[in-house]
Amino acid sequence: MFKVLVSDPISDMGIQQLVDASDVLVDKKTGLSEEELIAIIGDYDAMLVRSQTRVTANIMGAGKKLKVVGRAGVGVDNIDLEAATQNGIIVINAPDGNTITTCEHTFAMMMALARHIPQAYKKTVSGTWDRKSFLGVELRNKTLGVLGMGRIGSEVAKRAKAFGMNILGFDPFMTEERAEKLGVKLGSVDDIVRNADFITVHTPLTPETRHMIGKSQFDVMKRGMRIVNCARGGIIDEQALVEAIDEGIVAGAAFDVFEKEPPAADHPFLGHPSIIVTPHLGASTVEAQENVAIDVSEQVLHILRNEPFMNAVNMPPIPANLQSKLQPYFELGEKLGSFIAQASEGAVQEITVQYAGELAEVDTQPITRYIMRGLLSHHLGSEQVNIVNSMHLAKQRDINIIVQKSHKSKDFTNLVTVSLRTKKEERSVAGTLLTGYGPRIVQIDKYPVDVTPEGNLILIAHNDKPGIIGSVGTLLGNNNVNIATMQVGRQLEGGSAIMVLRVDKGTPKEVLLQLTDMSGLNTAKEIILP
Ligand SMILES: NC(=O)C1=CN([C@@H]2O[C@H](COP(=O)(O)OP(=O)(O)OC[C@H]3O[C@@H](n4cnc5c(N)ncnc54)[C@H](O)[C@@H]3O)[C@@H](O)[C@H]2O)C=CC1
Ligand SMILES: O=C(O)C(=O)COP(=O)(O)O
Repeated sequence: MFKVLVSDPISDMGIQQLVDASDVLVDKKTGLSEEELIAIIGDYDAMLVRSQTRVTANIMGAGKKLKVVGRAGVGVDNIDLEAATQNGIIVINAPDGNTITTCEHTFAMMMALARHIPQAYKKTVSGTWDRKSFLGVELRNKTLGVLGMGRIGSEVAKRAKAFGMNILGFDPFMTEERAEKLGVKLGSVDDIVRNADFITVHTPLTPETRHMIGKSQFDVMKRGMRIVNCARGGIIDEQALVEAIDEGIVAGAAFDVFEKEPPAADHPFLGHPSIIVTPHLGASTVEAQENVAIDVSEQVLHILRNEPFMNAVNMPPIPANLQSKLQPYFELGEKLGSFIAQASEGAVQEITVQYAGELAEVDTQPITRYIMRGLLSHHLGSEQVNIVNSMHLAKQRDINIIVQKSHKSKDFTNLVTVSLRTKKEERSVAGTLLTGYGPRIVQIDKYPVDVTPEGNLILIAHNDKPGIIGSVGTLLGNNNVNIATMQVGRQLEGGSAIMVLRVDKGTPKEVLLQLTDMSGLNTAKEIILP
């Protein structure tokens, strides 16, 4: 039974599929401190959060069973991604479910700002009928600067068009073609800052975007401009903004997010006549909350059940159209990695993965992650290594990973070759998928073979001479080790050769030693594959 902890208020309807799943137990415990979470997280396989819970390195470290942290929303700045990767915990988010809702909130804020709605409301309900103090401005014909033209920024731009605004956008990933389609003129941050009547920011908070609007930007802005932040506190320098308002540069600001949430009671925005605020409500609609909770619950279920999943934040995504093509190679890759780790001796220094054939045309990084998982699991234990941290663990250990691709594959549609260099030796294993038969090892070092990579194998290096196969069979038989299949590979008659035996159960160490002592036999290694 998988245990899932929901530690922030998340839509009940959205997590219903988790509650209904017969293999999942859901616990809702919101508002816990870091210490309280550390005390209980060891029981859980998954954790669902919004932006309140700070998922720290200490929580991840204590989450011995934790496989996934699911963020029911977009921003993952409350989750220590580095620690997640180190601990092999997958972090996923729900990137699409709250786009429209947050875009609409941005628009609500922009209009409220243009027409002083919160201030006018406050005065009216307090009994003062004041029609003079709240002269607003139209949006029509104004220039809206959009910093960050991703999902939300693009939707804001579309709606701003309908209001007759001219849009000036900046995003490092926005192409001219897409900008043209959206009716957006592309400009630099400086163009936007100098020319916009309204600015709205829709980037994540990164070292690059932190205070991307600060004193030097405010100093060159149009007098009377207005600014909105429904993305992340800290993109706009709060202190510099208050000064720019006081100097008469900025006419008003609308903020949904703060550098520190909740803001201190004496935060200069609170009660400022020209600044309107909401308490991080951008994603707070019934629809968005259901959407993000449904999306994240679905992916968490996939992860817990070891099924293909989407929206991982701490590993590169697998495009949907490639998932089914790559999927069968994950098992093959893991087996090849495990095989070569067990076959070789000495500390691993370098791994070369060669993808030949059709695979050369696609992004094979996910397969490499599985190869590394198989390879490192042998030394570090399968509990420690997974596809999230396998590359990271290799890097930590200074293992050099070289990936090579070739469109040509002589005998197979696709061939994956894993070569490993240790302090002592260089070994390689190659595998393919045979239609209707599944994974096959087709080459070990320089010897062609045909081995189904599963179960208990014995890999023997020997000299090709009469009688050796019989002697191996007799010795194993005498020790009650039953041979299921046998493969022999050699390059030249009478030269060096290998033998791969599949046996019905584990081979005792002393039997392996006796094999190694046989004349004409060089090494005998047990290899166990899942
Ligand atoms: N207030 C709220 O409740 C909510 C806030 N958000 C926040 O809104 C922001 C945007 O979300 P989405 O549009 O879904 O994300 P997104 O990932 O689709 O878009 C972000 C865009 O920012 C761009 N960007 C990154 N660095 C930049 C830079 N230096 N200058 C200009 N552009 C840059 C990226 O290229 C990307 O296109 C995020 O910070 C997210 O956390 C999202 C949902 C709700
Ligand atoms: O999705 C996001 O990035 C948000 O900021 C929404 O945060 P929330 O889930 O409302 O705490």
